[in-house]
Amino acid sequence: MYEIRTAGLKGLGVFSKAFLPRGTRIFSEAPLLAIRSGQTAGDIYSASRFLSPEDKGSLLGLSTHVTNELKIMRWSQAAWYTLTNTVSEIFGRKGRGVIGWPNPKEHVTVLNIFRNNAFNLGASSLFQQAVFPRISRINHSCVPNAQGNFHDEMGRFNVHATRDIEGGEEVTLNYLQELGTARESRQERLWGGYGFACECPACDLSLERARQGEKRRVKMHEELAKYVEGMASGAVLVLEAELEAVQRFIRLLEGEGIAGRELSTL
Ligand SMILES: C[S@@+](CC[C@H](N)C(=O)[O-])C[C@H]1O[C@@H](n2cnc3c(N)ncnc32)[C@H](O)[C@@H]1O
Repeated sequence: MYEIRTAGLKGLGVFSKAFLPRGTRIFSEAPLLAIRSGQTAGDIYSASRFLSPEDKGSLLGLSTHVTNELKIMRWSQAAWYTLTNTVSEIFGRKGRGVIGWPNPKEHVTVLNIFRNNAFNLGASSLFQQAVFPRISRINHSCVPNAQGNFHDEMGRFNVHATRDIEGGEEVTLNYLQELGTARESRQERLWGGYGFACECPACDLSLERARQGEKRRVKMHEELAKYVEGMASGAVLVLEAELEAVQRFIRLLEGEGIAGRELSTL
């Protein structure tokens, strides 16, 4: 159904091998490594120490891209973890030899990989964030053609095509929490969180489609802001105005070819 191969400057990516009609379930994978809400960087490394050699190999094979600031922060997290855990292991609270001593270099690598590849699974999911062996190869687009949903009962992340995908087309997901925000804010968050400058069809301003889409997004956000400000200042809620705002948002997403959870919620 798909293959994982090079996607130019993006590194590896997932490409369809044949036409995939909208609604096709492309992936269904259990997490390789996951954290629940409230867990910390130390928990990510702790969990990785219990992985089987095969899963550890899979994890360490995922991509990593990191800025200097993040590197320094992660080295200090790893140093603190090593210090505290080595002391507790020496005093026998944890079985030495079962998982080996903490290794700060590997700790930093695991954190870099986790942060670069983890997907947010949503506030109501069993897990807050998780990395997957193959789904973590899917690159970002601000106008994605697929969407992932974590199914708590299955314990799996299912990725479905949200529109028809042509054979040879790259499968993409939205890494951001919302859709439809302005380019500048999307770029800022993708750069800050993942360290890349997005050049998807909605971000590449050399394309007429991107310029037009951006104009519509900015206009819609100005109108939404006005509407929300009005509500905050105690203006009487005008249901027609609210309906109109929601319909505009729906038209914007549909115009961009975006479908999925957000659209159905609207
Ligand atoms: C979850 S991984 C995706 C798979 C990755 N390309 C690989 O080689 O394994 C996330 C990383 O892929 C790259 N990436 C994803 N989407 C991208 C995009 N639209 N433009 C540039 N790089 C992107 C960035 O380096 C990002 O940190």
